[in-house]
Amino acid sequence: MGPCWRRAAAMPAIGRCRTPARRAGAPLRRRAPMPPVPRVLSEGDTTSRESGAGKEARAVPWWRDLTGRIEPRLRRRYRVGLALLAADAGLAALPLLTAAWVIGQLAADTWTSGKAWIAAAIVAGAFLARLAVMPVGFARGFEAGYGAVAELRLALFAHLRRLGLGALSRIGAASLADLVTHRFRWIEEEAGYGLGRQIGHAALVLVLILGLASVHPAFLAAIAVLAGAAALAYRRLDRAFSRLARDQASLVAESAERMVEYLAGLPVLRSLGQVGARQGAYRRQVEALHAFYRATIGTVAPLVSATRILLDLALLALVGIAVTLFALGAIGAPGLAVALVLVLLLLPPLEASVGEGFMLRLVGDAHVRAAAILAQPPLTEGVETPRTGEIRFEGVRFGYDPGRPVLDGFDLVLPHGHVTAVIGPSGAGKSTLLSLLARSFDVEAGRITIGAQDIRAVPLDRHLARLGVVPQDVFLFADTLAGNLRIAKPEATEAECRAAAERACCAGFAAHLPEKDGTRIGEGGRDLSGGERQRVAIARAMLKDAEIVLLDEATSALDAESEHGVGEGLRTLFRGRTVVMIAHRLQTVAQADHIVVMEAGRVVDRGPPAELEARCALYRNLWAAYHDTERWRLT
Ligand SMILES: Nc1ncnc2c1ncn2[C@@H]1O[C@H](COP(=O)(O)OP(=O)(O)OP(=O)(O)O)[C@@H](O)[C@H]1O
Repeated sequence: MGPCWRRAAAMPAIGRCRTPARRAGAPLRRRAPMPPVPRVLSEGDTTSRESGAGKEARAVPWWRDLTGRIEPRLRRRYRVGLALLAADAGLAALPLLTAAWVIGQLAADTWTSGKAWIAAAIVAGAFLARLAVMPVGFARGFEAGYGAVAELRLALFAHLRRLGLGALSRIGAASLADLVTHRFRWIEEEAGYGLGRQIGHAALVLVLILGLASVHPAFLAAIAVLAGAAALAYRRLDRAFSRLARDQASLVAESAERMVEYLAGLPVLRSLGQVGARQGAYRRQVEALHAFYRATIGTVAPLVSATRILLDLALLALVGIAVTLFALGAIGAPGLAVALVLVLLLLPPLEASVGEGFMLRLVGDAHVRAAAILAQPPLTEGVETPRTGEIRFEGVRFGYDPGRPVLDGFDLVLPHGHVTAVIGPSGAGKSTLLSLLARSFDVEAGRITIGAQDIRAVPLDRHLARLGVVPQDVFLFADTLAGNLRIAKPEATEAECRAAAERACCAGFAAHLPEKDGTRIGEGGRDLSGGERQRVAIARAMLKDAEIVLLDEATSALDAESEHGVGEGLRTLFRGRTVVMIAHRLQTVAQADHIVVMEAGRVVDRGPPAELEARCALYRNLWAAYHDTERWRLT
């Protein structure tokens, strides 16, 4: 078995992956499915291309899509590289073709010393030419493969930036990581080397067939029949193999998701003394993958062997035809000798070609996965210049799950330049309002406007640029404090960063870090407490100095002293801006001009605190519950 065969056989699974898992009583737990891949994408090697604000899926073979992505200069080099790799495969076979010629000459008794020199020159020439051709073809193939995949990665990341959170969560972090590391590596390798070799195998097979046809045209007819039968068998194998590639990719991605989830939740599990609890989900996933491999090995191995046997039988049939033609006197002894050698020479490139074909199928599948992500519709965006003014939710409908709207026919006005607090029981839809405003998701019906302009009418980047968001869960990058602040305003000076940090009361804890401001805080901000992370997020909003500020439980993790300190900074931040804040600690919302009371996706009441106190029962209940909680804490 050549290396490609081994690689192909190591990717088992002809047949359906779910059967063994079900039989083992372990149904596969799947993520919410990705929206269906457009038909053109799912049926083969296809891709999508950017076109203005949207994408359109087009049926483009993966190699053509990749070639289209690289710069023209590299594209030319790539084509030359592929041609050289193909030529190399031909050159490797030249000595063997020469041997066929020599045998023919010997059998015809026309062999001379002059011909011996010619044969020697051809063999030596092929060897020397390979020394020149192979390294260049190899280098250019890989150069283009890596270049094209680099472009694909960039396109993917640029596209992810423009997707809503719903689409992002359906893709899944671990499965994306599997795609861009593991599967893209196949593309990188095969786009250059594998494809070139495949072209070479095809060219060589063609030359050998033409050679056989020149011995006697009957070979051509026989090969046409055999090729038809082989194409049918290969089609079946290829379909099964492509199903395997898809199922295996899903299972690997799913088990990676479970592992990532387990790692992320480990602190919680430890705190609950339940470290072993969620292992079950991961174990089931691994068992499903194992069962999938076991069940498919039994199918793949015979199929791979059957393909080998079919090839051997086809070649045997050609040998039989050669002998029959000789017996019938249609060809002489030299013709028979040449035909037999040419038939034997057919085996290695055909065998290598089938194995390489499997790898190229996996590459095609990886490309289809990338194309499916690229085909996900991005958030709509227009080109209008953003306006300022009041924020309006007009007849908004939105839900995270189909058929379960969180907001339906929702109307709300948030006055320009004022602080509005949104309060309400858990699950009322408060955070959803902010998510929609920050365009993490798009509304299903209705619209959100700022200054009477639909927020979808302006470029996404420009819309986000006017928002300063302090989220509930603060994510910090593995960078210094200043580095983390500069994410909000890359051009900020040292002095501006320091001022924002001071106003958000970050200076105190920064002074205690091992290298002060220069300390790298861990990925996700794990070296900081919840309250410290919140202060960094507030400092970011201060540094960004945006015209609209959205705060979702922005001070929930701060102690009373820090909240008091940050409060002063927040009051400065709020001045003259449109602010929407969500807070469970009602004391925090006391500084708001207006309060919106929400329940179950509806606005129950709205107005200044004093008016709500007088007329809104839910508002009074929330206050009463809040006071109870405070008393309970003191007790
Ligand atoms: N990502 C999500 N996927 C599915 N459902 C969600 C998601 N986020 C929120 N929900 C659901 O939407 C509804 C509104 O949630 P939302 O977070 O907006 O409420 P909230 O008023 O902010 O609640 P809380 O005060 O507890 O944060 C809830 O029923 C919640 O379960």
